[in-house]
Amino acid sequence: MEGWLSLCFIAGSTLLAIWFLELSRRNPNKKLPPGPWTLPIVGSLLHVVGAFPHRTIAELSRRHGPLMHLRLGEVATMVVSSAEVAALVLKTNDLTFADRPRTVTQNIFGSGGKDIAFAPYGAAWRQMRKVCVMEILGSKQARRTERIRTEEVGSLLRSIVSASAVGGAGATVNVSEKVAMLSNDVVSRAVFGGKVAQRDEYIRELGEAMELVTGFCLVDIFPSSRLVRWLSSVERRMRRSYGRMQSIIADILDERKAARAAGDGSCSTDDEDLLEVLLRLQAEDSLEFPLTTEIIGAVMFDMFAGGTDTTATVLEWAMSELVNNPEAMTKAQLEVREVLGEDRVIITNCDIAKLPYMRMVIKEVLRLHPPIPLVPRMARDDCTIMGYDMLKGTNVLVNVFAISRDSRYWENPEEFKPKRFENNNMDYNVTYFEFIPFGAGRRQCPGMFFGMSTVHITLANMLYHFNWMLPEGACLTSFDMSEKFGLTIRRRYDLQLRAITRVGVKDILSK
Ligand code: HEM
Repeated sequence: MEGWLSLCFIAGSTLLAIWFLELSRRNPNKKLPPGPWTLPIVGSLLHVVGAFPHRTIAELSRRHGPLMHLRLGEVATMVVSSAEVAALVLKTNDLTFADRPRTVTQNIFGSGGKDIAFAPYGAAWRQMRKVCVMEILGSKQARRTERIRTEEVGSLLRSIVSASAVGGAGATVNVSEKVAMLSNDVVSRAVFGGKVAQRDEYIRELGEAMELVTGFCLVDIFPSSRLVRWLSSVERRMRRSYGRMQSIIADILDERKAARAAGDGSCSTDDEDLLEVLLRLQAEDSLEFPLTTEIIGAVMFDMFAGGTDTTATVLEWAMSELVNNPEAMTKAQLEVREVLGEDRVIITNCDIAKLPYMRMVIKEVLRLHPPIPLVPRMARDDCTIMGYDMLKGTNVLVNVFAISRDSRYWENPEEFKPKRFENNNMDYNVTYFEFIPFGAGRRQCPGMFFGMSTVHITLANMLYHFNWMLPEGACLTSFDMSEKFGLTIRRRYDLQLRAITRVGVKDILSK
């Protein structure tokens, strides 16, 4: 009993102290954007709590405007929900907003800013981003990673074929699991030349970390409260998952270092994977910011974290939308089968340009289900947007989800209508601020082409070789399309579908 009383006393005094601290920080001379009413200590939190903050925040913005002020506990956050304001933040004032928030969980996830994705803007971030773009995400490596994709899509197809009966009722396949493995294997082969031995554990831990790193949990909104940090399990769970993933990456690093020391890790610079490039640069010691093993581990982690879940999410939603919209499924399958003929084994990237309808399907999926719905940025300096003051250190969330479902830019925005992309040049790789699933400006996703290449060839092959149906006993009216909130928005439940192999395909694939 006494223990509980002291705990309540400590809790009460900490909350009061936070409130007074926050009152003393408020600056009445500043003109902040509008926002919903706030309560002492928790601020606007009550408006946002719930399973789907991206949706709740979109709803709030409809009432308070395209630039909205939220106070999430101790953290001032500005939410951007229109294409026009997104352009002001990500283009006109790109340099000012080129930082990332430094929340407790993001700090753990981003290796204390030693990586790329959560690193503070500056020369060290520029250096590492440039190395990754030039060595794995850019054009130089395109040929090598193309071969990896083709091989990995081949094994995905074979694994589905072996599970399903030709022309028969087909077998139920866990599509979510298959595409998560595929995207992890593609990234891991490009990054360190092989597959992660503990792949399933890695994917599981990454999934858990992605759910925790949203910036909406108590430790992130009351970062100065020791009590909150002590009471909350999120920081501990985050450290545990991050620790497990880092130890898997550390094993990979150790193995490669041992192989190099034994003289069998060397290869020509044309064949190098990213890890080899980073170790060579470390040995040469020629970079402005020396590459420590910790930085190498952090950058490798970024490639996995940035490249696995996002790519798998697009594929998972693409298959969900197509099954949920049988007309679009039929059209996409007819296109890929008619254009490419009957006897193709594996469709590669050179074929993708011939599939305009499938490319529109993928754009529509990115519009309705942007994998990262709230793009996090932070102001590096004080500045003014739409006449409102944005103070240095303020967190900014660009609500890509709200923008891409806004009826001012999109007709019937909730409908899945790939054809809306037919007679316009709107594309994710050209900046139209109505459609920014990869963000924009200096911190725009560097893995866009890498990820989209995987999405295109995987979807084309899945549509070409199989007919997809709901599992036995399920019907479209009850088809589940619910979401699970995290840094990426995935399906709440794994997508299970029946894959029916087209007659003849089994023999072709076993060639
Ligand atoms: C195909 C699906 C993908 C989507 C939708 C996606 C989306 C995004 C978004 C919205 C951002 C934030 C951009 C901003 O702040 O403006 C981002 C950043 C990033 N992405 Fe991706 N991404 C994808 C694939 C990949 C892949 C395949 C990789 C690497 C293998 C990758 C690596 C990164 C990295 C390292 C950053 C941080 C960039 C920085 O802060 O400088 N992404 N991504």
